[in-house]
Amino acid sequence: MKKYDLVVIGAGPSGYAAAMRAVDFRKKVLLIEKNRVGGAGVTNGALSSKTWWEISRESHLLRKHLKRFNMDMPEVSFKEVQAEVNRAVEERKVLLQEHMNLLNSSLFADLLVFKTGSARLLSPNDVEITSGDVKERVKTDYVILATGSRPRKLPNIPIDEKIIMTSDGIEQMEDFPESMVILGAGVIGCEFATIFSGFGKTKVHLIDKGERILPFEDEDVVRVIERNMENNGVHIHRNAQLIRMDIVRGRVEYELEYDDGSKEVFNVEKALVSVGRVPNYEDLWDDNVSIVLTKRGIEDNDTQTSVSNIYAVGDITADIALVNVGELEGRYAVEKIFGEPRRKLVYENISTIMFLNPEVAGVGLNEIQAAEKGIAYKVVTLDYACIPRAIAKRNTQGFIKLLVTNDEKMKILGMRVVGNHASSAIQAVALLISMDKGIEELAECVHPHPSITEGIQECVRMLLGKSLFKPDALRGKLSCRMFTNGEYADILF
Ligand SMILES: Cc1cc2nc3c(=O)[nH]c(=O)nc-3n(C[C@H](O)[C@H](O)[C@H](O)COP(=O)(O)OP(=O)(O)OC[C@H]3O[C@@H](n4cnc5c(N)ncnc54)[C@H](O)[C@@H]3O)c2cc1C
Ligand SMILES: NC(=O)c1ccc[n+]([C@@H]2O[C@H](COP(=O)([O-])OP(=O)(O)OC[C@H]3O[C@@H](n4cnc5c(N)ncnc54)[C@H](O)[C@@H]3O)[C@@H](O)[C@H]2O)c1
Repeated sequence: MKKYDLVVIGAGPSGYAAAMRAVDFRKKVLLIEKNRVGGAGVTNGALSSKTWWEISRESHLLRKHLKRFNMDMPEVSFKEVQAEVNRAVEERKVLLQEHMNLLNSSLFADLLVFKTGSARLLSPNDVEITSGDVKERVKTDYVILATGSRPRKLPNIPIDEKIIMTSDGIEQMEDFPESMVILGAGVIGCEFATIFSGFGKTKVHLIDKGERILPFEDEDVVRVIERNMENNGVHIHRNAQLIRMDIVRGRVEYELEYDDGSKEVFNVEKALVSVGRVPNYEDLWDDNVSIVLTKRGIEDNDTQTSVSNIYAVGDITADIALVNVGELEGRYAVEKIFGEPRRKLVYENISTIMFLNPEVAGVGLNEIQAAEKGIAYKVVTLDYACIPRAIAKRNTQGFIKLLVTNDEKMKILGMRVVGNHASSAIQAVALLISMDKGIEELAECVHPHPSITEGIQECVRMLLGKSLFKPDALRGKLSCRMFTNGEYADILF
């Protein structure tokens, strides 16, 4: 029987990153994947949906610009967009696969073995791999579980992945639907609402059980996104409970009940159910492997499960479900097994982007989270209208918001940027948070001009009372306040 130092189950972003880090330690690694290399990081997930988003955004902008010149937009073909997305997915998968093949003729020869099949733990040190009718057993010192997650389904909603779909089926449609309802106004729901409304071919309905979409995000951020969605024809059903969703004569019929008790029935062509994801751990180990589970996933102590040689990383755990977090955990687990991680595993400074209209980038705490933690903070906001780069782009919609501790040190707690180039603007702040630095560094360094990061510098200077524009003079575009005991107060210098 073959023996490995480490077996990694699942070759999504977390498992792939773990396997590659183990190779750095010159360990013999077996990486097992039952389906597609790259997992949801590539297919029916992060990369594919972002390719849809990019093309939708371009077509939306093109339509807007052509209108300016009184010109008609040419037809956008669903099949062509789909083919482009498939090319992007293929490109990434081939790269991941080829890289593994080429490792064997590199410095790292004979360390990594990749097998296609479904893996299962027979004991903490024995793994069974099933590929078709063939079963194979291998021995290992350590195991990393990186089997990811799948869309959560709701009882009584007949998901067939053709008419009522999850994110696993939505990209395989035949054409743009004339109408579509999206259940769940979280990240996936809002991103697909943005994508389909952006192409201008689908009337999108978005069911939100609360007062506003993206319930975990600050109100000022959500306001911009909601306004753009509605201007783009999205019908947001607020405070709406879904009573039923059925397939009737090849279309979707759904009934909602509102807070006031009234009910309404709608009929649309397709539906997307995006109400969260659930971890993949069913049938992953035998009864004699006693890994402790919680409702949300595997309980882990900094990636180590209750069985000491078995680790869990990525979406299978109860932590944040993102590609960058999965990769971080995968690398960390390997360092913990074979070495000594140089840094603690912390989630506070994770950078995120939500691909909406416009994009929303974030790092660290938002105001909701700071208030929940009972942290008193200072908060500055700056409208994109004050940033030359945004003016040059002829699109000043958006703002920057920076939170710092309400003390002399003014340590950065978090930031949100809503608008063009939002994602590239947050990196400097992410770095400062991870270095536990204050804001002076940002105030003094010379940023390129014109750039969105100059807006961040201006926010910092506002906090130090030395900004170019004075918040008291440009009210509505700038604000510099502190939040204590549930109330805002202007900071005056
Ligand atoms: C529509 C969508 C959009 C997203 N957009 C973003 C984004 O913009 N940014 C971002 O950071 N994140 C995004 N995510 C989240 C991101 O895709 C996941 O957090 C990430 O893929 C998790 O990586 P993972 O390796 O833990 O799991 P997965 O990517 O799910 O990979 C797990 C792999 O394990 C394999 N596997 C499962 N069981 C077994 C078994 N028994 N044996 C062998 N192999 C097995 C699976 O086939 C799969 O390939 C998105 C997700 C979705 C669904
Ligand atoms: N840009 C990104 O980084 C990105 C993009 C897509 C997905 N993701 C990851 O994928 C994860 C899953 O995304 P998601 O959108 O499925 O989950 P989510 O947790 O973000 O959103 C689910 C939404 O569904 C709502 N909901 C739950 N049950 C419902 C019900 N019965 N009826 C109506 N609404 C209901 C919730 O209130 C919530 O708003 C995200 O948490 C994120 O980690 C990240």
